[in-house]
Amino acid sequence: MASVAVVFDLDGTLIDSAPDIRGIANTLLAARDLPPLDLAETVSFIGSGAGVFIERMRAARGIPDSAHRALLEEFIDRYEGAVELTQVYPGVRSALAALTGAGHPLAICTNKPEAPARSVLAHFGLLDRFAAVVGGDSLPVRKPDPGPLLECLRRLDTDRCLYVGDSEVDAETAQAARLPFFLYTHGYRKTGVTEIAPAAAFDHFSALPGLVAKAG
Ligand SMILES: O=C(O)COP(=O)(O)O
Ligand SMILES: [Mg+2]
Repeated sequence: MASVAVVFDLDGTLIDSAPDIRGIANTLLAARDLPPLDLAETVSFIGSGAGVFIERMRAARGIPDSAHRALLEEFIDRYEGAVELTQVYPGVRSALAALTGAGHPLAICTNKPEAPARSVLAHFGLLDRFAAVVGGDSLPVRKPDPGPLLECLRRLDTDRCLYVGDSEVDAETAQAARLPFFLYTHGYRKTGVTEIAPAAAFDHFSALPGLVAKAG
């Protein structure tokens, strides 16, 4: 029997990208003479895609709906190049290598738009590890709709899969797709691990290959 596929969320799971996202947001705000976002605020806006990020930023800075489209376009324009402040979480590279070595097909299911998701993975030399990358704008629906995760399974040609993520949105997505959810606890979640109730939780990527092996 083929090894179970492992599908990963991206922001707050494989990479700590909030400092770069904050950088783009603050460029947009500075151009409008508005005060910058701090890191905690930025993190709290991440997880439901670029459009929701801009909505939350507008609400926090009293920016009218009429500015939404221009802000989102500028945000997306800058997104692909925003990689300099991002870091891969500790142990990710060796965990991905170990999972690949053990025969697990890997994919990405993120609400980040697909182009910046691919560009940041390429920047870190990780893009080739993944047989599929589905972003927040790849399909007409995004997480927590199960569609993007099910699309990863379709592209991997399997029905055996685990989803690894950092947030409530990811847990909801896995549940909607009826797949086990593994939680990385050092990402951008808003609530406690018990509320999220994952099949497994880990605080360092060195633990992941063992957890996946146990799950089959
Ligand atoms: O772009 C976002 O809001 C979140 O991205 P994620 O799904 O990789 O956490
Ligand atoms: Mg995430």
